[in-house]
Amino acid sequence: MEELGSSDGDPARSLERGPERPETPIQVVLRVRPMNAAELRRGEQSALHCSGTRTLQVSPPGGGPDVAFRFGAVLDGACTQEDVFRVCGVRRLGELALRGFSCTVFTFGQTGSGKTYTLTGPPPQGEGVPIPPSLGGIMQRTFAWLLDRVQNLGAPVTLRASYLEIYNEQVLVVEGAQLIP
Ligand SMILES: Nc1ncnc2c1ncn2[C@@H]1O[C@H](COP(=O)(O)OP(=O)(O)OP(=O)(O)O)[C@@H](O)[C@H]1O
Repeated sequence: MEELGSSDGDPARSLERGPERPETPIQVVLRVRPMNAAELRRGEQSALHCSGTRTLQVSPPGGGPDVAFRFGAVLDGACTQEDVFRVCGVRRLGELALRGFSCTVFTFGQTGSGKTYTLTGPPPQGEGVPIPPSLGGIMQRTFAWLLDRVQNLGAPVTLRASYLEIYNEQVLVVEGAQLIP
C-alpha cells in the first residue's frame, strides 16, 4: 500500500481551529456516500475504504494493492450532515466572512457522488414538504448559523443572498434575496 502524507489526528478539531499550516488556506474534506439500494441489489462492492480520520484507501479496478490518499478529513457513509458541517469548519469560515474575508465552500465529484446532498440535503419528498432539519445540508446549516450569529453582533446587519446553479455550462437557477434579520 502506498501512503501519501502523515499520521491521523482529529480532523474536526484541527479544521475548526484552522488550516494545518497558515500557508494552506484551502482544506479538502472527502465524503464517501453510502452505497445506494440499486448498488447493493447488484451486489457491488465499494472500492473506497476509509482508514482512520484522514486516509482513504482505494482498491484499483484491476486488483493489486490498495492506494492510500490523505485529505484534511475523510468522512465515511455513516457520517451525518451535522458531522460534515462541523468537520468542514464552516462556522470558522463564517466568522472569517463576518470579518470581511471572502470564503468559499464548494463540492466537487463525479455525477451521483453526493454533491447536491451535501450542500442542500436530499430532494424534497413532495411540493411544499420541507427537508427535515437533521438532513439539511451545508447551505441550510450555514444560513441558520449566520442568522443566529448576526443577532448577537450588536449592530444592524444586512445580508444579501443569491443562488445559481451552473450545469453543463448552463445557468439553471438564478434567484436573489435580501434577508434583514
Ligand atoms: N450521504 C448520503 N446519504 C444518503 N443518500 C445520499 C448521500 N449522498 C448522496 N445521496 C443520494 O445519492 C443520490 C445522488 O446524490 P446527489 O444528487 O447529491 O449527487 P450529485 O453529486 O449532486 O450528482 P450530479 O452531479 O449528477 O448532480 C441522491 O439520491 C442523494 O439523495
